[in-house]
Amino acid sequence: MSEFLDLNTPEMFWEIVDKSLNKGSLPSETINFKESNGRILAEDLFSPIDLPPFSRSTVDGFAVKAEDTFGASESMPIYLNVKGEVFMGQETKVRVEVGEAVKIPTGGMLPEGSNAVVMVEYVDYVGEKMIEINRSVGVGENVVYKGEDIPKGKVLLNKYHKIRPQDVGALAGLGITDVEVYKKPKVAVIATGDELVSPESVPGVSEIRDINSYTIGTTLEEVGAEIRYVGIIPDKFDFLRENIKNNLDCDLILISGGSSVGVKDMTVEVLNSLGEPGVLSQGITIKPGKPTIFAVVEGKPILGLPGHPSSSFIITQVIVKPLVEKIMGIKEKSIKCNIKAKLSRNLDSDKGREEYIPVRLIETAEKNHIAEPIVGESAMISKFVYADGYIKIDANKEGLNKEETVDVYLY
Ligand SMILES: Nc1nc2c(c(=O)[nH]1)N[C@H]1C(S)=C(S)[C@@H](COP(=O)(O)OP(=O)(O)OC[C@H]3O[C@@H](n4cnc5c(N)ncnc54)[C@H](O)[C@@H]3O)O[C@H]1N2
Ligand code: MOO
Repeated sequence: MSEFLDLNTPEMFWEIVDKSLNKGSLPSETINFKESNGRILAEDLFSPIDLPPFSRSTVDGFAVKAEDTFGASESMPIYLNVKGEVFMGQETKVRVEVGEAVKIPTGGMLPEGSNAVVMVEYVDYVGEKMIEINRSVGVGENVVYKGEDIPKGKVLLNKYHKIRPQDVGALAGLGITDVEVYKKPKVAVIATGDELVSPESVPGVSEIRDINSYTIGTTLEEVGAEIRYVGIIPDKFDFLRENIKNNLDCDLILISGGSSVGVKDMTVEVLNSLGEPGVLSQGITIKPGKPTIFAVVEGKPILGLPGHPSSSFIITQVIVKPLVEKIMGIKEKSIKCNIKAKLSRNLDSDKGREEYIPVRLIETAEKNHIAEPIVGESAMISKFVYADGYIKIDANKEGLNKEETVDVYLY
């Protein structure tokens, strides 16, 4: 039976992964822009047009020559002839000459000859076709010029960019209705354990419902993966072997449970029976999550995750998510410190293991944050349910002090 004497540090683990992973090599497909949120671009996208396609007013007011308004004030208004009106969605034929103004709505097409818009608030009619203006405007004020938002030919988004809602809006505005994206990575999630039953079943005495398939699966769906819930496999060598083989068409296989050193923990043995290279890393200096396994079978990456629900959750956050992002070719780091907070109490930690602790955030009257650690066994999922995020204690530290400022990673 293998023991965890030689754990890999996360750095060593990633070095092993990087050497054996085929990064960013998923096939691509063309999809409609409305389905593109969260997908990874497989092409550099250039703007095919000027946006906006014509110069527009950004306010309700009067299109003018800015120079005509210079020096205007409440005590010294200037007077302009109203030449006509711009209507929404209609081409403007009227031209603004010196001493003239044209009424214009927000978004209306700026008439030729004008270069600024005075807001209605600073204008009074002093005759049917004459206005007085009591505030000057600079050239370009209250105007968005043709192509000022996104000029024709400019790179809008780069290959491997993860498309966000604001990007979808820009695609719509530019009329880019078809986009080439990478196919979603297919991830198979296998739960192992004779004691496990599905969430829909009523557990018998000493049975428990499968939690990990769903924390893992839904986390990775958020990243942009397509999940194949394989289900629960009993702790039997041949069953696990068969199920791994059957899912080698996926881009990644995740096996929850059976990673440790118990008599029924056979993940390592099964993986090594499936051909070279098999298990490349067994055990990692992360707490919780020590038994994490990385293997390659028929060129496909496979991770063995610890069975304890909290351990499985944190390893999904700090190992599986980044690994899936590597497969997808995503460049941006998804694990970001979202907030700084002061720790509510001292925390001990084992030197030599990077430790992750769930925290609840409390906002102070001064709008600062206090991070309150939630302690409990790795066997408990509730720690992370009641938490807003987690903090990390570096491997070279023996703990953190009360009042110390910590980085909180929200999820
Ligand atoms: N003698 C030792 N015992 C253990 C060690 C060790 O180093 N020496 N490591 C402990 C740590 S740390 C962890 S984490 C667990 C990991 O064990 P396994 O990955 O082998 O997982 P199992 O034994 O199959 O299960 C552990 C625990 O988790 C429950 N479980 C498993 N799968 C699920 C699931 N899908 N949903 C909900 N709960 C699940 C399972 O019932 C067990 O209670 O090993 C420690 N032991
Ligand atoms: O590694 Mo275990 O995952 O510490 O709880």
